Amino acid sequence: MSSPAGNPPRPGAAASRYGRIELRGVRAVGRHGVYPEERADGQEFVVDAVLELDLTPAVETDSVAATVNYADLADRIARRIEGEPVNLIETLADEIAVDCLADPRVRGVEVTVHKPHAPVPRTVSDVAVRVYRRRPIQVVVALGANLGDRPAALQRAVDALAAAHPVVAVSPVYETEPVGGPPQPPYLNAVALLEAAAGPYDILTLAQIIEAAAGRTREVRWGPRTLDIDVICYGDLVLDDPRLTLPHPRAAERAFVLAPWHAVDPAAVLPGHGRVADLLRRLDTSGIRRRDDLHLAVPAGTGAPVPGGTAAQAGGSSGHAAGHTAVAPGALP
Ligand SMILES: Nc1ncnc2c1ncn2[C@@H]1O[C@H](COP(=O)(O)OP(=O)(O)OP(=O)(O)O)[C@@H](O)[C@H]1O
Ligand SMILES: Nc1nc2c(c(=O)[nH]1)N=C(CO)CN2
Repeated sequence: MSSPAGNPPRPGAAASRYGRIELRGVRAVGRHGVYPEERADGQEFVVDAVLELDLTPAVETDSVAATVNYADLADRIARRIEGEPVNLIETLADEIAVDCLADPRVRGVEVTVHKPHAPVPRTVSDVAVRVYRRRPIQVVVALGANLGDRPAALQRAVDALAAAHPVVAVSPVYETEPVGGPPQPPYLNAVALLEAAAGPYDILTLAQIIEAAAGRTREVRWGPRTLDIDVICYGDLVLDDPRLTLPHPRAAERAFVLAPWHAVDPAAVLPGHGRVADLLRRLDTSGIRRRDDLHLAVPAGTGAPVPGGTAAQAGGSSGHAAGHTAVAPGALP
C-alpha cells in the first residue's frame, strides 16, 4: 500500500476495521420525474450515501488513495443527479448505489434520494426513497468424511448447507490420506462455496448441526468422523476466537482443503495467506487423489447462474454423490 506524504505505515491489529463513510445532503438540480414540467423546469434533489468498507488500509497508511475519497464521491453523485433524467427516484437511487459499488472496496451501500419539492397535491416536507445494496459475501466450507457412506454424507452436507445458503459451486471430490490423529481410514474431501445468508457464527452453528445429524462424535482429536465441516473463510473476515477462527487456522497447510478449493476456483485467495494456487504448490500432494467417478450435486434452486449452466441443474438431495453434475472448475461469477 502506498504511503504518500512520507507517512510511515501505521502498525495495527490484524483484524479488519470495518466502518462507514457517511456523505449526507449532496444537493444538485436534476430533471427526474414523471411529469413534463419536472423534465422542463428541473428541481433540487438531495442524496445521502452511506458506504460500508474495510477502513484498515486507510488507517494503516493514512493515505486518501487507500480509501474512498468523499469529495470524488460527492462529485459523482451530483453528476448523476444532473445527468440523464429518469422517471423515478427509485431508479436514481439504484443508479447511484451501483456507482458506489463500482469501487471494489465498497462492501455495501445505503443510498437515500430526497425530492423535497416533489409535486404532491398536499403539504409534505420531503419525499425520499432509500435503497440498500450489499456485495454478497463468499463463504468457503471444507467437507470431510472417513466413516460410513462417505459420498452420501458429503452430498447430504451440501444439500443441508444449500437449504440455508445459496451454494455457488461445489468442488470435485478427493480421496485423501488422513493427516494427523490416530491410524484411520482414508477421507473423502471436498469444498463448497456459499453465498452467506447469515453471519459467520450462524454458519458454524449450522455446520455443527449438520455434523451432529450425520452422527459425528468427538472422542479423539483429529479422529475418524462420519462428517466434518470446517469454515475456511467468510469473505476476508479475520476472527481470532477459539470458537470460530477465521480464516481456518490450519487451512493454509492442508492439501485436502486447498486442492479441491483450487479445482473449483483457480483464482481463489486465502485471506492473509495469498493465492491458493501458490500455497498448494508448496505442499506435498502425494496423499491426495481426485475421484472423477464421484460428483457432488449443487441442489436445484440454489447457486448462482454459471456460464455454461451447470451449477443448479442436477437433482441433488438423493444422498448419493455419484452421477451428479459437478460445477465446472473456474465456472464462478
Ligand atoms: N473455522 C472454523 N471452522 C470450524 N470449527 C472451528 C473453526 N474455528 C474454530 N473452530 C472450533 O473448533 C472446534 C473443534 O472443531 P472440530 O472438532 O471440527 O475440529 P477438527 O476438525 O477435529 O480439527 P481441525 O480444527 O484441525 O479441522 C469446534 O468446536 C469449533 O468451535
Ligand atoms: N485427509 C484428511 N485428513 C484430516 C482431515 C480431513 O478432512 N482429511 N481432517 C482433519 C481434521 O479436520 C484431520 N485430518
